[in-house]
Amino acid sequence: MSSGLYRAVGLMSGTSMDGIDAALIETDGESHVRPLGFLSVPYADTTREKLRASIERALAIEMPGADPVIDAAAQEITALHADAVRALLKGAPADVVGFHGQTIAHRPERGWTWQIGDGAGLAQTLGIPVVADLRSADVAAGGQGAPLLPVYHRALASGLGGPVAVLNLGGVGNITFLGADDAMIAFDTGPANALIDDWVLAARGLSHDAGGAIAASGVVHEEVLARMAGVDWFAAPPPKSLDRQAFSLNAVSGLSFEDGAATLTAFTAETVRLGLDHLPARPARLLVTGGGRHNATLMRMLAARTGIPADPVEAVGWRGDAMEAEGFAYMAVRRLCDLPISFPGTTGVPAPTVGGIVFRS
Ligand SMILES: Nc1ncnc2c1ncn2[C@@H]1O[C@H](COP(=O)(O)OP(=O)(O)OP(=O)(O)O)[C@@H](O)[C@H]1O
Ligand SMILES: CC(=O)N[C@H]1[C@@H]2OC[C@@H](O2)[C@@H](O)[C@@H]1O[C@H](C)C(=O)O
Repeated sequence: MSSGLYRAVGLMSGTSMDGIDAALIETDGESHVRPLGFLSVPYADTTREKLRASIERALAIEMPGADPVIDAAAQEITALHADAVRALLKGAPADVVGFHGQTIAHRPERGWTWQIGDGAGLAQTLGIPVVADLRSADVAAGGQGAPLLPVYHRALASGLGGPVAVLNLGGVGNITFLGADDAMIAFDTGPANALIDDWVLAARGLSHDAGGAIAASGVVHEEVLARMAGVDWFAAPPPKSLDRQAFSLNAVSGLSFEDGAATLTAFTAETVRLGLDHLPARPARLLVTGGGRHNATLMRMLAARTGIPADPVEAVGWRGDAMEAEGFAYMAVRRLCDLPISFPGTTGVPAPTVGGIVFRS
């Protein structure tokens, strides 16, 4: 570190459980952000299976605690995260690592959110300070614990001017609205790719609907979609956040493979349309990040249903695949600088809140 600038690594393994994203940035935790490197390491199918088993067990648990299956998965992914950092740094130094961990259950209404991964162990293994458990302080203070990325969206957008809307289409979707005065409004919009992934996995053993080709060959069943979108959660105002498992495939279970994919993809677009009603103003365009921006059918349906042009964040020079990992690097530096990462407008926390636990090496 020199003159308030940190070399920070960020590690994210999102709700789609596709693997680990690792990014290296130089930042002061405020407006200076310089990307230095990025890599993705896919999870092996066996790891993903262990994570799915952990999620199933976590769903049945009243409070996070020791569990042999979950603890083993946590140790396995911690070792994989250490490998990812070594591959990213290739021996170069870093001042801090922001370690999100794998969300296996998210229950802010019960006062907890659970990201597995051993922050202390990672710091020991790497010999670099690690900031982990970034969501719990927010939940303990009465926030939703998510979304956290808005503070990083604000840093990136500072050069753009004007209201900006950033839509993340990951396993779960979320939107950040940055007003002209830099005020942030953010919330989860609904399942983005999670249900589509679950559908194609269950029917054909596929990890996702590549390019949206399956959805493009099916027909949207509007009455089924209306039933799915009619639940109170979508009409409820923010703050709000979602567990990956909050919605099921029940409503589409009688549809053909292609029609199910089409209906679920349209449902994701519809949830974004419903979310826009909760923003203080209608954005002129949607800057789309997350893996869903690679789904051409979803992008087309999004623009059609919202009536707003939807462009990948690359249109403004951001790195869509790296953004979440970069964001957790940025948040780790903010933790070291005692700067807040969540706000009343983003998670509903009563006051701006510093998040994360620092594990020294
Ligand atoms: N080429 C593609 N075509 C269609 N869908 C894709 C493509 N590439 C990625 N996706 C979708 O994007 C998902 C991964 O997105 P992303 O990596 O942003 O999610 P995540 O970070 O795990 O989730 P979250 O943001 O909810 O934590 C995949 O599971 C898949 O559904
Ligand atoms: C509890 C949890 O892990 N939530 C994730 C998830 O994936 C997308 C959406 O739901 C978002 O709220 C959050 O992740 C991003 C990185 C965030 O906090 O901004």
